[in-house]
Amino acid sequence: MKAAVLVFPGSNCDRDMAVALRKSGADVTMVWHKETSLPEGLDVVGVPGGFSYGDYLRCGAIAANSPITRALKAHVERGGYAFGICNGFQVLTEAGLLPGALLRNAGLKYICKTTPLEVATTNSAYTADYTLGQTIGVPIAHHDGNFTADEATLDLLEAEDRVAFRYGDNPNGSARNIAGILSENRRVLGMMPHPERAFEAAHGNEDGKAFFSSLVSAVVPA
Ligand SMILES: NC(=O)CC[C@H](N)C(=O)O
Repeated sequence: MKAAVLVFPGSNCDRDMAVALRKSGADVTMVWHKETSLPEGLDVVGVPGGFSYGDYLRCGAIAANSPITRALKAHVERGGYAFGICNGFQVLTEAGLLPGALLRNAGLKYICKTTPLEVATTNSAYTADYTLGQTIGVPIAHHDGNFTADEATLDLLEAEDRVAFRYGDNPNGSARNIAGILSENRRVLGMMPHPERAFEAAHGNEDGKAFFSSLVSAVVPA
């Protein structure tokens, strides 16, 4: 599987994401935001967490208009896989590649802790190696993780089985406890928790590992 990880000024989870992808068997290229094209023959684009452009304007809003994001949109329009973690999720909603928006946390504070997540669907390239309803522990680290969308969009996400993960403890006020969602074609995923920070024993738990193993086996079937 050929993957690219985008790097914006202020990204700080790009290398963690690359390590998780590489250790799962992917061939990874880091791509600076000023690039206007993605590597040839690419399967998956990862949009990492961090503070792109210092979170100015709104988290992810400036990155959503970066040159590389135009190439990302073209990749997604061709049916390519893309996933955004934390700031990456914010970028994907700001770019219009996923519905909804991430507002300031309900408690107005930055929250950094491992949070229980329910795997809400296993029908995706990102969640197939989990069990439906499984509870996993994955770190969050954000101040704008409060997922919101209009009621019709939330109903549609649920009706189409496009909620990937739900919070067990809803730390940030997200609508319907939603922590991660899928696009209509199920190939684009955004989530606030960081599976790359729960990837190996040294991280405290390995519950994020199946996210990356699912992806690698979905894209290149064994
Ligand atoms: N870890 C992250 O990606 C943080 C995202 C964003 N800067 C926020 O605080 O909401």
